[in-house]
Amino acid sequence: MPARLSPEARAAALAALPGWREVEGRDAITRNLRFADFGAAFGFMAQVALVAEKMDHHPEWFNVYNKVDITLSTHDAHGLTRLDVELAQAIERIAGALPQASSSG
Ligand SMILES: C[C@H](O)[C@H](O)[C@H]1CNC2=NC(N)=NC(=O)C2=N1
Repeated sequence: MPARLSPEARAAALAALPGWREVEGRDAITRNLRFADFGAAFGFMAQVALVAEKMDHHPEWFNVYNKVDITLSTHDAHGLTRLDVELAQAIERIAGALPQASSSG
């Protein structure tokens, strides 16, 4: 299991991940996404699920219709590790390929 990120590594990672922010009171990062409709949201989730399974690193997420709220943290390390950054980067690649994906605050 990778080590938790240092404050410097965490700041650098977040600076390179616009739209992601730290969760208050927890060592985790989060992003809220909005899609055109449920089909687009679920298609996005299916693509992320394949990457997550390959990485053996899984998101915490919540979906209602076209909204997907994602939180990333490494449970085994009780905090943020490079795996969360790598999964967030993969999520950005997948969402970026969907023209209707946008931040929903
Ligand atoms: C046994 C299995 O490798 C572990 O439980 C993996 C699965 N997916 C995981 N996902 C996340 N987010 N954190 C983990 O610590 C984690 N551990």
